Amino acid sequence: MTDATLHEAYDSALPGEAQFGDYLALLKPRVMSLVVFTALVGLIVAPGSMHPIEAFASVLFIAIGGGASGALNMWWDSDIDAVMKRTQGRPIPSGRVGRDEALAIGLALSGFSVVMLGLAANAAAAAGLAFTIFFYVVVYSMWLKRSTPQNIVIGGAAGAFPPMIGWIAATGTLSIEPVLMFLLIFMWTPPHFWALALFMRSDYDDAGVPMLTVTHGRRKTRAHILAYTLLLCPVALALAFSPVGGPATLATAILCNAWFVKGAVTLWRRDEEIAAADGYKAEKSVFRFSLLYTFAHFGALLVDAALRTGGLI
Ligand code: HEM
Ligand SMILES: CC(C)=CCC/C(C)=C/CC/C(C)=C/COP(=O)(O)OP(=O)(O)O
Repeated sequence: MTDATLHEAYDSALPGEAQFGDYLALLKPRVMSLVVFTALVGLIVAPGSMHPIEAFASVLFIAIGGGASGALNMWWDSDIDAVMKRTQGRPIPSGRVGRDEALAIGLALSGFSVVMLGLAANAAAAAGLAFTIFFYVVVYSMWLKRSTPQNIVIGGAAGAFPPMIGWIAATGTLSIEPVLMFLLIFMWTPPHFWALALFMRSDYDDAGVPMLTVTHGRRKTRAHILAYTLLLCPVALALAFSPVGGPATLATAILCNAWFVKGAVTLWRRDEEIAAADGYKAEKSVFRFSLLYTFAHFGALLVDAALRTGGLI
């Protein structure tokens, strides 16, 4: 790279010069990809048929609502994000997007997505989306995150609502299947997040966020991961035997839960010094696997829905 291009690259990252990518990053697109996928699956596997354009629009507005909640979370948490290494490069702490701008974008997209989902699907789905945005921003980000180590257990419910919103968008109502999908994500969120917190503790320490690793230590966190992972098994099996389940979901539940429990037991038995010495390899692998776990279960629900449509089960 020449001096001139180096200079250009540096200039483009100067505070105050927001680019399209910064506005996109404000919507937390990577995390929201799984949120949107679970909403899509909730909508597709629900009984009845929705017009494809209405279905596409519904998922799009749920995605925009999820992104809006991400922007509002970044607006509120910009002080914490500025302290933690993992989040220092985000659009607000890096100075490329202003707090007021993020707030305006978050509020505008929230209002837009809720109204449009109401028009594309129904009022109940719109109410569900509004409640989910409220839960993530107000209940989790503003209230629980800074006040209790149970923050992600209770607050994590926000991330579990989207398949229910998808289901309501398609049917206008709720039943046991979307509740099981909710429970799967709800019980999954603690091991997903605490595995990551085990190798990022100092970050939350610095920011004064009372994550379980900070308040109760790693040993307790490891035990909590194992407990939630064990509780996940019956939920995954119940989903597999529910009307939306089938052979693909059952096979996924057996394989993924066996793997997840094995990983959680390994983390639980791990000596802290050994874990630190090997760079938290097992913790990182459980965190990565957690992402596959949820994608795989919801993917399997789609496969079973296709098998049912094809008359194969
Ligand atoms: C309050 C609960 C949760 C917390 C505290 C949490 C926290 C995190 C953190 C800190 C990361 C790592 C890096 C990052 O992208 O910033 C992450 C990654 C991720 N999370 Fe979560 N998470 C939670 C719930 C969820 C839920 C409900 C979903 C989806 C259903 C989800 C999906 C993902 C995905 C897909 C990634 C990978 C992102 C990437 O590849 O960069 N998370 N989570
Ligand atoms: C449809 C809709 C409104 C969906 C919302 C889905 C939702 C609540 C996802 C939450 C997942 C998430 C990004 C947690 C991060 O916690 P954090 O914000 O504490 O993580 P950070 O430290 O990376 O900022």
